[in-house]
Amino acid sequence: MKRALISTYYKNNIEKLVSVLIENRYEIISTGNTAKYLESQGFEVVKVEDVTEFPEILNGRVKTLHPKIHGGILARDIEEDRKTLKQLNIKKIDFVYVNLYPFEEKLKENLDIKELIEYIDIGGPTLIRAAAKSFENTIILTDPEDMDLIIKNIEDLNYEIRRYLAAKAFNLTAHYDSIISSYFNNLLKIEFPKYITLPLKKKSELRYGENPHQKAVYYENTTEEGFFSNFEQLNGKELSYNNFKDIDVAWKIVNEFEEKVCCAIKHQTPCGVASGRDNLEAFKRVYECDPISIFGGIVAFNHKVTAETAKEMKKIFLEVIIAPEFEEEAVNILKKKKNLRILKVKEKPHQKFEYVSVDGGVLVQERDTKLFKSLKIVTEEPIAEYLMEDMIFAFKVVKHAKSNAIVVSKEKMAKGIGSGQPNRIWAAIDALDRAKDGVVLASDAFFPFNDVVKKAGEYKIKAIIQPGGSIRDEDSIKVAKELGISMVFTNMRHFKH
Ligand SMILES: NC(=O)c1ncn([C@@H]2O[C@H](COP(=O)(O)O)[C@@H](O)[C@H]2O)c1NC=O
Repeated sequence: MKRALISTYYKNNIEKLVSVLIENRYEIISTGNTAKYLESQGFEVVKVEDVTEFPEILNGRVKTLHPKIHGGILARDIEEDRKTLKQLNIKKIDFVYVNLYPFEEKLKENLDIKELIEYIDIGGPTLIRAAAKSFENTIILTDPEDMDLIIKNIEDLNYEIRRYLAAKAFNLTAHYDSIISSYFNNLLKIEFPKYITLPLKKKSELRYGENPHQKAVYYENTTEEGFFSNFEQLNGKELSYNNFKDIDVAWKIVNEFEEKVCCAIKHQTPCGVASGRDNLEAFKRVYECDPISIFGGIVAFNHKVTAETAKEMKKIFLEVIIAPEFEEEAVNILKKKKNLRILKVKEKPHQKFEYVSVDGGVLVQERDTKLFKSLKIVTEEPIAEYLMEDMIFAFKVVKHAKSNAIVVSKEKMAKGIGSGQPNRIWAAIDALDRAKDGVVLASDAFFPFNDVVKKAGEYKIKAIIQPGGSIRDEDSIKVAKELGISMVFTNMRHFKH
């Protein structure tokens, strides 16, 4: 007779599996409460305690951690092991099904460490890892989704199936431990641990990656809150790979501002950002900033979308609209476009670190959550308040544009955004030329030469905001003074590659 060890935290849905095992002449061995549950369902069960001849102790901390169990799982199908089992009166275990203590769920309940550690399953992962190592001899089931595979193939659980289930088992225990590890790292504020074991779980299969010939999947961090883990999609197709990336940028931009702001994103860079007295005005000014690039773009708001703005937006082709709130009528209007994705996003960005892959590794850095170190006027003082506000607005926008980036703005509306250029002067020419009548200019990094200031003079720019810090700062300051342009240093660079 074969033997199956069943030890599960959640007992539901095990009856069918147990019935099939019994029909196929397996003896069922179970831990305390699983055994009780199965008995209550009318199954005949042998208690682990009767196998080990040792009670479960320390409030369940030790139940299956015993040579009579692990010897039965880990023994190989070789003479030497058979002899050992016989000598020590250990019976082989052919099948193991475990589901683990719900550490992840309990983590979300904010228990204190004393209570929480009791949800770190020790015996369960040990059973799983032992059976997975011994997959040729012991079948290991961990994922309820694989139950049908077992049931269908119960008479011939071949090598491929066993090995596949072992791979799933090690994948699960690695994930389980990654959750525990990240809990301790967070608790101890260990920001850059020796090993990164992010608890990431497959959330959605994406239609494709950046291009149709690239496969892609979205993995969600199951222990950290983020706006992607908590949004409501009110309409439209499922999100694409590029949507995810653009939404991420769009939402971070609008959350940079206190005032009512709208922004449009194309290919991860803003093509329009503007404030408005109301929702409609903010959108209209974004559209005005670049009526060409917004086509097929992502539009985000940091405030409620009204029906009248929805009517305007409906006139153009957009991929995604994101906002914390929508008027009911606005949703009805936008829903007429059945593919348009409408996202009600509840969370503010709170991701602390960013991860970027390079061939063979991952770069980890803190997210850029700051704006400036100090605001130092380096030309004649004072600077009119409206110019100062406009400069800070433009600096917030340029922070999120791809480097090299220059933003030219007027009355809190980005009129020209030059971004992603390999040198600063091209970005400046782009921004100034598009803006035509901009008033302030913001740069994401310092000016290595005075050429940007000279160009700004040609376009009648009144004030420039930039980090400063170049060895030729004095050249730029001198030209600014000659042209009557005010200049402010922020002492903080915002490259975005
Ligand atoms: N301590 C042990 O030896 C041990 N062996 C199995 N478990 C876990 O105990 C749970 C089942 O226990 P019960 O059948 O008593 O409800 C399962 O989630 C299983 O993963 C154990 N518990 C924790 O480590």
